[in-house]
Amino acid sequence: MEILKVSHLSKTYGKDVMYHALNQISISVEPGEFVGVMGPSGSGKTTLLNMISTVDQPTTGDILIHDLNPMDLKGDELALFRRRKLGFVFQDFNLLDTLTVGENVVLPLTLDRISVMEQDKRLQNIAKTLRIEHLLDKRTYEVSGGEAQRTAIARAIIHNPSLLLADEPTGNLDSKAARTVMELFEKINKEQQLTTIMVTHDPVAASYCGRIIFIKDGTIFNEIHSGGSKPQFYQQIIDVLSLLGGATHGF
Ligand SMILES: Nc1ncnc2c1ncn2[C@@H]1O[C@H](COP(=O)(O)OP(=O)(O)OP(=O)(O)O)[C@@H](O)[C@H]1O
Repeated sequence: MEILKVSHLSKTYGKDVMYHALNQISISVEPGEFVGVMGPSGSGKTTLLNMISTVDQPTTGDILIHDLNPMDLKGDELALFRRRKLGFVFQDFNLLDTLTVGENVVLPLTLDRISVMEQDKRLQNIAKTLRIEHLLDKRTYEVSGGEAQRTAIARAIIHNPSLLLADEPTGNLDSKAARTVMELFEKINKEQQLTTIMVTHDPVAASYCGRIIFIKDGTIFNEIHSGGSKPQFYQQIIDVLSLLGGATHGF
């Protein structure tokens, strides 16, 4: 039974001058999958993620998460659904710099009025997983990019979401920090069976996924599955990217 079902999804921006960003996209994601979304700049990746994350509305087509169409929810219900069922990781971390690392991580629990004792218990656990135990009292501007992204991942999963959505999570990181972050995404996906969907331009980051969906001009161009070997999957990804046009140029 799929956790996410996207059916014939289309998105058109604009009124007078219309731009078809997505055209009849259908995708199914099973619980526990780690799915990458790749494609040239402007192909519609972020648009797709914004529809799945309920930030924006499809023009036509449906999205079901756990058999529920979030667009059927109203106001507060939708906000609660987003806060409790989804986790988000962004390229630029989106941490609050007035708070400490630890305060950032527990923010979703604070908003849900979880007891301080429970917050602290979950914080210690998650900090260990993300290797940020030593940073909890620091301000976000006192930590490196990789540490900031690990903090953002901790915040995105501390409330045990059903679906983790990441948009270019390694985009602002050097290659070493990017690898550490991807190893942690992989570990969390495997150990907690947390279904993860990640948009990325980076073939190395993508090689950590189990499946990659390639988008071109708002439609699905190709889909590949990992056989388990990262170097082989990386090569497969490079091959599809070169078919998409321009190899790494524009990615
Ligand atoms: N709010 C908007 N209004 C009008 N057009 C938009 C809007 N948002 C995106 N677009 C257009 O839709 C297309 C798809 O954009 P999208 O951001 O989804 O692409 P992307 O694949 O994520 O690109 P990138 O890799 O550069 O981030 C682009 O041509 C973009 O200009």
